[in-house]
Amino acid sequence: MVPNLMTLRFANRIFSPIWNRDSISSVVISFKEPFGTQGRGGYFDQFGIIRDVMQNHLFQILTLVAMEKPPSTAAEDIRNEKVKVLKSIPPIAVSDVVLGQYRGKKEGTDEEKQGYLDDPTVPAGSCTPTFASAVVFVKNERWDGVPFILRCGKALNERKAEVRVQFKDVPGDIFPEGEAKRNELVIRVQPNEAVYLKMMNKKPGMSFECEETELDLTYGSRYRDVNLPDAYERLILDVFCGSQIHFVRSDELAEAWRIFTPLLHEIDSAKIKPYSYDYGSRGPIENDALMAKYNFKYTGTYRWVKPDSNL
Ligand SMILES: NC(=O)C1=CN([C@@H]2O[C@H](COP(=O)(O)OP(=O)(O)OC[C@H]3O[C@@H](n4cnc5c(N)ncnc54)[C@H](OP(=O)(O)O)[C@@H]3O)[C@@H](O)[C@H]2O)C=CC1
Ligand SMILES: O=C1O[C@H](COP(=O)(O)O)[C@@H](O)[C@H](O)[C@H]1O
Repeated sequence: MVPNLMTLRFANRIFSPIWNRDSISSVVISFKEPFGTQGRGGYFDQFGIIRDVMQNHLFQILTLVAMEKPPSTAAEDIRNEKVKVLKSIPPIAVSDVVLGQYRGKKEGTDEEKQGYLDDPTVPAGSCTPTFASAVVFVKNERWDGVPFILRCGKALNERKAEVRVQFKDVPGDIFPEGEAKRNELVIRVQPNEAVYLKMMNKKPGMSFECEETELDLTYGSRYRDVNLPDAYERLILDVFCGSQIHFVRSDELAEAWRIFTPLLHEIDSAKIKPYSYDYGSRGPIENDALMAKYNFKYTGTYRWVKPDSNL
């Protein structure tokens, strides 16, 4: 699904004119895991979630969402564009970051009762974050002012990796206030790959009421008998074929660390204490406030109606 970002963006005329600061309000890139450090807390504690997932996994997705169209699909052309995006990103400000650490859930399973600090391999009182959200800005003509909100964490409520592009409110809205909700394009990487675009539709019947619906490309329905390779299967195949398209180049790596290193040093030297969140929750509630501050509007009104597979 990650390479599909290129196809969605550059092989569809409908997206290119709106893929910019004029139409997009925020981009949220999430990577949520429903399990904790699973006995490898001692290793994890030296690094934390920003080094473990955000600086690499989430940044790879970010560059594909934000980069300009490469001259071709050749690996070097794509990697050149990815580096250009990174060069336009200033170091992340600590005030634009929320850190969390999971604690045991009192009424949970044996696994859920174990907080991060209960792992005997984790040093007592460790401040290492197991959850982080961070706001990144790409200071170029296309993206200036659009927040890219990166979120990742362990021991959360679900397994989910997705990109959520939230569009701006409709200007000159003619419908009753608040009825027309924002469009959102969701690219769900895992599990159950899907691309869906939340859109408003007239409620069937005599009224003019708006209703939230979606254009839905669920891979399981559209590609029923197709084997969808696992991400690692795909990477191993690239190794055999000598393709570097999905591998990070050294200048890309250097740029990514330029963006994260001052933040990581500040977190470490100031011993910033992460907020606690329950095992199996959505993470620290402070994250919702950060997202609301940076143009992500959650209304809680959208209801997905799973299509009837017999139709
Ligand atoms: N083809 C398919 O399979 C499709 C499936 N669906 C399903 O429908 C359900 C709803 O769709 P979804 O796109 O998540 O839309 P929602 O409007 O329910 O959620 C949108 C986003 O808001 C976040 N959120 C949830 N609670 C809060 C809160 N209290 N404050 C701030 N943010 C919040 C969610 O993520 P988080 O909790 O991670 O913060 C999510 O990123 C999902 O389970 C989805 O998988 C929908 C369309 C197509
Ligand atoms: O590199 C890592 O990735 C995994 C998650 O990747 P997945 O493809 O297995 O979902 C993460 O659990 C681990 O902490 C991290 O080191």
